[in-house]
Amino acid sequence: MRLIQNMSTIVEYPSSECLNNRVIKIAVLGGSGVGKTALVVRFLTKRFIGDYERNAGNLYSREVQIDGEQVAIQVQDTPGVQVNDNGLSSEEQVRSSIQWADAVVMVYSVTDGHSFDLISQLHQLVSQVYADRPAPPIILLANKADMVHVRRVEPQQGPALALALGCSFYEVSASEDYSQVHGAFHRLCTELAKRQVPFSANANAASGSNEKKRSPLIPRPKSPNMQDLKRRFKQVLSAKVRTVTSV
Ligand SMILES: Nc1nc2c(ncn2[C@@H]2O[C@H](COP(=O)(O)OP(=O)(O)OP(=O)(O)O)[C@@H](O)[C@H]2O)c(=O)[nH]1
Repeated sequence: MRLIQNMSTIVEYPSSECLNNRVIKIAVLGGSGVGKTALVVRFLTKRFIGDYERNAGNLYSREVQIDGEQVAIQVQDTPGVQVNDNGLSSEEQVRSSIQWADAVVMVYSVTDGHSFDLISQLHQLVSQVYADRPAPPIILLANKADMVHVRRVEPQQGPALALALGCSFYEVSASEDYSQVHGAFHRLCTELAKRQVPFSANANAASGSNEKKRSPLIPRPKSPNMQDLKRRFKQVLSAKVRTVTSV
């Protein structure tokens, strides 16, 4: 879902000064209405804002502190997936987000059995995308833990599925508990920050691309040529002086 509030007020784009300019990229996948946007916004801003529009795929950027260092992270909030006659809705968009990401967060709602069933299919999609190279770290989040009265997925089902899929599991509530949400994302970021070679570099290698492996470093913008600027400034000044003296 897209945040109704103007995102520019809460999203901070990373400066070029953080953790050797390394950017950690996380894709968040799951069924519709499971709380993907709420979780991402909660993690990035500490705030829970209950009112969202449907998400068509927003990218959120921010710097976070990992082990005392500034790390730039980008989180791709993918559209809510549904199963239809042709397979999964928005499959191509979700697939390219998985391809882009260094890590994947899969989300279901404990109030929605269908969103839980969807997780295995989403995991299959990740496995397909990473069929010929190491898969990125994946965590499974069971959201809306506060809604005990309408719970449809039993507490033991989530950990069992995570074990079967080989990923970490966290039961969280975006609305009630910031520390759980922060803990889950933060641990994932810590793991990623420790890695020397980003998965995006693996992606280039696996695609057989001759292109040089993508560096984890983002090139700094070139500073303007000061000599050239000074020369042009002098030219303008001397033209002005000529104009004044000729009046
Ligand atoms: N009670 C409760 N409500 C939540 C929680 N997380 C999200 N919600 C609510 O669930 C609804 C859907 O949340 P979103 O974050 O928009 O879900 P989404 O997965 O991004 O939805 P799509 O854009 O349709 O894919 C909103 O009304 C949220 O306020 C939670 O932990 N507890």
